[in-house]
Amino acid sequence: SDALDAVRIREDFPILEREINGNQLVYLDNAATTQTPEQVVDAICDYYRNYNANVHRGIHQLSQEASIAYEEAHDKVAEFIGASGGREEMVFTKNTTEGENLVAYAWGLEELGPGDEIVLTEMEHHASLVTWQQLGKKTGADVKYIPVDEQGYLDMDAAREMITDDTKMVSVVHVSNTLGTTNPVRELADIAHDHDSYIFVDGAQAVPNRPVDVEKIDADFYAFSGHKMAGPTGIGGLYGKKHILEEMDPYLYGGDMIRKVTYEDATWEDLPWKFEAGTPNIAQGVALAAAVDYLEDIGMENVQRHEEQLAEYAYDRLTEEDDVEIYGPPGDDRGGLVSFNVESVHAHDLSSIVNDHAVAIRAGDHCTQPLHDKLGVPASARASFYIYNTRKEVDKLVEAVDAARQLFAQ
Ligand SMILES: Cc1ncc(COP(=O)(O)O)c(CN[C@@H]2CONC2=O)c1O
Repeated sequence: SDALDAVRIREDFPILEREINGNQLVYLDNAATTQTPEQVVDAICDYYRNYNANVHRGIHQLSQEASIAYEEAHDKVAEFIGASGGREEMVFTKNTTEGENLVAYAWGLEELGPGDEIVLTEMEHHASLVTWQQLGKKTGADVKYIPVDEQGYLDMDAAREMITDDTKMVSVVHVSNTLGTTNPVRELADIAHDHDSYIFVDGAQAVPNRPVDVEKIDADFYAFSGHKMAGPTGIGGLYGKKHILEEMDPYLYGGDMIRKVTYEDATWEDLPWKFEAGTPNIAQGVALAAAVDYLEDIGMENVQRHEEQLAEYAYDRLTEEDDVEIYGPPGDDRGGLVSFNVESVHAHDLSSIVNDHAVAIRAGDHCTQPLHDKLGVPASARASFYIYNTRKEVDKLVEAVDAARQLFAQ
């Protein structure tokens, strides 16, 4: 695309040269996890080879180096998403799921009770939906779902009605991993704040794929995963407004998160360490900072434009046939993914046959089972794009889908 040079970028991802069933891999499952550039792999190896040590400022040189690298990674990631409080507003987690659970347990369990409301949307990923649904059961708080319309957009009139003075938490996905819908998160934050509710934004499909500024969104919490943004697995970020994180007690106890411990009680470390108990994923944290460097070098506006152009192209090509149903907004108003079904071909069969053609897509419910129930389909196939994908690869997808169609049409 004119946004970035995917062919040059591919040189940083040797894995994309792999052959599958005699054909070159076409990797289109980026919403599940992205591939990892050499620069990020090098950062992990560099840590283990040259300054592997436990963090939090041991006296010796290696620990100093590891501590500084790990701490500064927090600052870099915070800056990447516009958190002006730096590391104090950036808790490193395992993934988005842990971020949701951290807030549900460290804040929700303490603050919510009968009569309180948690407002979600019908398109939430299970990381948000199940977490807050179960928290409602534990605390007696009611859980409500903002409806999604035929085109995959949130019903904002319903949102304005459903968020009330009893609402204490609104948890909403920024970009849907099934529909590709971009939700009006700033508007939802304003509505939540008008009712003195917090808002938690699930940014797993946004931070990797577009510029994100948590302060412009005015999110109280914002979670994302490293493995979806060219980083390693086992690392993610939970942004929280400093004054909120300061008021919250931790929910995981142990080393590194304490300041003073006696047999009677304990006091807590400063932010963000209060929420990072035990030895963290140090190499992954340092590598996440390397992934941020890698993406910033490309430019997040360019990443977004490239992905959205590919998604629109895939939308247009797939709908050349009238037996394809695509879920979510029109091709020119969606994030970098397309979930679809081909009549008479079950999504699992489709993904298995396109795999025979070395095309990697996902089939299933994409951890949004209630949404699939609402769509009236047991599963969907999903192609999702990233910085190294090309229009030629979309053509390969379409050819493979057609092969599946031929096979089942007989
Ligand atoms: C919108 C959204 N929220 C939360 C998560 C959970 O992320 P972690 O697994 O890193 O905690 C995902 C992962 N996406 C899923 C994972 O595989 N396919 C998907 O679409 C997601 O897409």
